[in-house]
Amino acid sequence: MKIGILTSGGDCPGLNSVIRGAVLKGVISHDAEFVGFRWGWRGVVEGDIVPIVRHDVRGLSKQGGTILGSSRTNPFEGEHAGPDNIRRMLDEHDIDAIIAIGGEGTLTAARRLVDEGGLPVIGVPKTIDNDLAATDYSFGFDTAVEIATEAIDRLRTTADSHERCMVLEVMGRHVGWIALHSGMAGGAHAILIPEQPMSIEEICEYVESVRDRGRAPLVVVAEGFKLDTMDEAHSHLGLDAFDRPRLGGIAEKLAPMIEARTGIESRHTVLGHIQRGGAPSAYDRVLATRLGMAAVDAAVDRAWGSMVTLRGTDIERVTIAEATGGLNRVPQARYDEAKILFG
Ligand SMILES: Nc1ncnc2c1ncn2[C@@H]1O[C@H](COP(=O)(O)OP(=O)(O)O)[C@@H](O)[C@H]1O
Ligand SMILES: O=P(O)(O)OC[C@H]1O[C@](O)(COP(=O)(O)O)[C@@H](O)[C@@H]1O
Ligand SMILES: [Mg+2]
Repeated sequence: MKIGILTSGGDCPGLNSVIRGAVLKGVISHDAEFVGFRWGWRGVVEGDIVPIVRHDVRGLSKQGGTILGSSRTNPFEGEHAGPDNIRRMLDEHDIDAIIAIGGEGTLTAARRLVDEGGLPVIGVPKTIDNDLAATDYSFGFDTAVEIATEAIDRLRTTADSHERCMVLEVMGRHVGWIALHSGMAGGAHAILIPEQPMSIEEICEYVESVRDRGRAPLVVVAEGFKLDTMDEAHSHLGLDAFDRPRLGGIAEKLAPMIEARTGIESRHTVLGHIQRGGAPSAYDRVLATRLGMAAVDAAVDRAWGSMVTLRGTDIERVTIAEATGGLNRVPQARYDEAKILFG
């Protein structure tokens, strides 16, 4: 069997661990051959293909980024796009299966290619945002939380020195998982997430109560957070390749509002792509490796349209449709639990 692998969407620590896990399992257990599609779906559409042999994945698990490159190319748009063209490309190169490693966008495209074109695709969930349904955690999330937690720890010492309020903006698109977990780990005094709009008055009450206890307030805000007066998440960065608003800038907006209302000198920090860079955590390497191995097994079983997933501590299979049916949002109970520690 010849299997083609692609990585698509925002990159994420652990992508290379998936590639290594898949290639090792495929070569050792199934005598499979591998190729990589360069730059996500763009490589599929343009037939930009490189061979991957066992030697290529040596020492790859700990390496950040993706050796195949990524993009936000839409496989349904452009002269050579669409299921029929992709089928011809697969036949031309004798490729029997595509393993698509991506988030909800990539997997939605994968599902359409299976449903509309009957293409042989297996999905592997990736996202630092942890916004995919049908998987308890996605690899990359643990690493991003670790990085954000370290940033909180560092911000708190400088905040204490100057009696300042620090507002840290983290990623997550329309869900608040990175903010919730890093905020809890770092002892943030308020955690602001898209699932829970809040008023500036309530935020300032938390900040003032922290100051009144003689501490320097630390607020973590997810990029998709909305004040109760906002209809849309803050975006001043234009649109992405798929015409969605690029989120970001809410911390810069909140810090002066907090300063004006409380009189506490306030600063904002945007963590940005640092959250996606560098080596994956040990947890993410293990999870990603296991998912890569399971994806090859699914391809050998010709379980097209399925996605490998983490349920508890087990790797299972679900349909890609289940994974893309809705966002994995922070449940009310998880937020209520964290909220006890605010202020
Ligand atoms: N509904 C869709 N139909 C077809 N292609 C899609 C769809 N949603 C997203 N994609 C493609 O998948 C790419 C990756 O999606 P994106 O959300 O940016 O990353 P991720 O896969 O990490 O969620 C998008 O740029 C787009 O080209
Ligand atoms: O890298 P870009 O294009 O600036 O995108 C930033 C977005 O990508 C992410 O880092 C990851 O999102 P995806 O998993 O959907 O690719 C989001 O948290 C963030 O909103
Ligand atoms: Mg996404």
